[in-house]
Amino acid sequence: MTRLSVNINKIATLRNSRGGNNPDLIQVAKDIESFGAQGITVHPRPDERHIRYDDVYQLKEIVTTEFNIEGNCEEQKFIDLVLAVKPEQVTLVPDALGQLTSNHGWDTITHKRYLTDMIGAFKKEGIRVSIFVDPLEDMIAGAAETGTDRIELYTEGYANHYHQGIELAAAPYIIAAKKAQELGLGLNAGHDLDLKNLKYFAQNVPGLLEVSIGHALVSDALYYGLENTVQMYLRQLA
Ligand SMILES: CC(=O)[C@@H](O)[C@H](O)COP(=O)(O)O
Ligand SMILES: NCC(=O)COP(=O)(O)O
Repeated sequence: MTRLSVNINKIATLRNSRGGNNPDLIQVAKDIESFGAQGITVHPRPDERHIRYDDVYQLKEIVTTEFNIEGNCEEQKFIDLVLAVKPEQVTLVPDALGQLTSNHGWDTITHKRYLTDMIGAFKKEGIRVSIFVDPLEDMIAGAAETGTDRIELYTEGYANHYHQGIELAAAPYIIAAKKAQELGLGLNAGHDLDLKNLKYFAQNVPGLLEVSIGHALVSDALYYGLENTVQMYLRQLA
């Protein structure tokens, strides 16, 4: 079964918009877990426009499922944060400074040496490592050479194209997943997954261990309520 990790960045965006503590990010994380989600994901960015570095320390105290921290390991502040907090999983994402949202995976061939060193440093501390990659076989082969435990397939391409034909949109992800399996890599996926596109993806991409979903899930919660929404997503994965 594929596990659901809820990305709570957008809860923090709402809180930050008024400078107070409403909604209470910590309480929301606890509630999401009690509604059945199997993980909490955060993606702190250097400008702290949503998750703040301080939030991550507080979340570590209360998350009882899997805590996944995503971010760019080229920032020393991010490395220090992850090594101090020691989440169950770190997901390395090659975002540029000030980027609106993640928009590409690692070039695992060009950055192989660098990734190998970084991944080794996190694994030494007992932190499982996943790296964000596009669904390209050569990038997955490169990932396998870095020592990463898992890859996270960047799913924006699937989300953008599934309206035009779901089988065609999913095809590169199925090939990528098979390659990951062949090379012994665990498989996660995320970015723009939603209630319309998730079920087909989860049912057809082999070996999918975890999806992290934030933007669409928090948006859906405005209509359906948070508890109901988490359960609707879980049913897509059942
Ligand atoms: C790696 C990835 O796809 C997610 O982390 C996503 O980018 C969420 O980050 P934002 O909430 O900052 O858009
Ligand atoms: N890793 C992807 C993630 O955490 C959530 O992405 P999105 O659902 O906010 O696009």
